Order: sequence, then structure tokens, then C-alpha cells
Amino acid sequence: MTVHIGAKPGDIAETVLMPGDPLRAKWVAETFLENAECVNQVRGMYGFTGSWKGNRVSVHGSGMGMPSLSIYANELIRDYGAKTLIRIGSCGAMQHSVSVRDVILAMTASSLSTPSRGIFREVNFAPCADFALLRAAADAAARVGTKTHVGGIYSADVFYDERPDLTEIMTRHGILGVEMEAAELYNLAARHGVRALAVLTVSDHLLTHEALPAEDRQSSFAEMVEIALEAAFA
Ligand SMILES: O=P(O)(O)O[C@H]1O[C@H](CO)[C@@H](O)[C@H]1O
Ligand SMILES: O=c1cc[nH]c(=O)[nH]1
Repeated sequence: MTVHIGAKPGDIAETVLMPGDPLRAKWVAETFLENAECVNQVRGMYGFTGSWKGNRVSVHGSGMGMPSLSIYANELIRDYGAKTLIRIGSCGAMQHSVSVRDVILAMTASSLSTPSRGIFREVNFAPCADFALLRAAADAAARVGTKTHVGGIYSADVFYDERPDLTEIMTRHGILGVEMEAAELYNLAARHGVRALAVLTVSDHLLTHEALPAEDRQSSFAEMVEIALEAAFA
């Protein structure tokens, strides 16, 4: 057990899918995994372990924002031995070429700041995905048939952003979408020598203001989960 995760040693698989929403973790466990058991519910941050096509896998919520993800990813890696962490999240589109329900594979994650800022100080470290996972996810996405984009995303610290100029700058530099966790996940993966990828479904559009309801964000992003599972065990 750790401060934030009630699982016993060995309860967590080496491969962990990490949605922000703990109820998305429950939906993934119930929908995709066989023999899924709840291994954590401290603070309502559900974690489950089961199997997918004979492979042992866990799905654990990260909460919203990099400080929250950092707590869970640190404990999953350092205390439970997680080796492959795939964020399965929602994001807002920042390009007209990207539509709601499209999938984005985050090759890089820009940010204003991350919890690792204190370590990097003056260095502008470039957080990036594990290449083998990224390539496997792109292959899986082609098989699944979902419209998928591969490129840079932006990990923001706030959902309600008072800086429209930042959206404009990101859009002008080709950033595909905005979410709130991937940059720190990639930093932690680099620090601990493990693999990470963020597979994101577009839940809303910053340019057209289209948006999906909360229920869809919780329990309808099946293609994203399939892509993440196939990539993890490719
Ligand atoms: O749907 P999840 O995975 O939580 O991801 C996105 O949704 C939350 C904001 O609504 C943030 O966590 C953001 O990164
Ligand atoms: O962090 C997020 C997630 C979805 N949509 C956004 O605009 N931001």
C-alpha cells in the first residue's frame, strides 16, 4: 500500500492504462477486461487489474491535472513496478483538421510548466512518447479505422484558460489538442526509464465550440481503449 493506492504488492500489472476519470477506469475494466478486480478505491480513485487477450493489465485513474497524475504515476512506477503507462484521455481540438471523436496520438507534449519544472529549472526538456508504443498505436489505429492524428499536444495547467492568445499560439504552431496530464507522464517515464504514451479522444473543439456530454467522455471512447491495449501488447 502507498499513501494514495490501497493495492497490495503484486496487485498492479506492469502495463497500466490511465484515464483522468476514475469512472472511465471502471467502465474500461467492466467493458474490456476479463476477471477484473478492484485493487484501489482510496479517495474514489479507482484502480482495477484483469486481463485482455491473456495479457495482465491494470487501469487506474490519474485525476485531473499534472500534480494529480504525478502522484499516481510515481507510486505506480516506484512502488508497484509499472513499466508501460498509457494515458487514455479526452482533449480539446486546436486545429480545424481535427474533429470531435477523432483520436490523437501525442508524439510530444508542450506545457507552460509541469511538476518537474523544479528539476529541469532553466532547461526546456522536450517530453515525448515512447516510439515503439507510438508506432504500435498508429498501426492499431489504422486497423481500428478511427480517424487518427499523430503530433504535438499541449498539456495545460488550467481548464478554464484566461489566455486566448496561448490557444492561438499553439494552433499556429500545429499543436493538435489540449489536455492536462501528458507532459508530466512523459517526464516521469523518461526519469524512471519506463514507456509512456497518451492516446486521446477529442471531446470538444476550441475553434468550433462543439462539445460532447460528460456521459460520453466517461463511457464511450472504445476505439481509444482498443488502440491503447493493442499498442501495449504489440
Ligand atoms: O478526460 P481526462 O482523461 O480526465 O482528460 C481531460 O479531461 C480533464 C478536464 O476535463 C483533464 O483531466 C483533461 O486532461
Ligand atoms: O483539458 C481539456 C480536456 C478537454 N478539452 C479541453 O479543452 N481541455
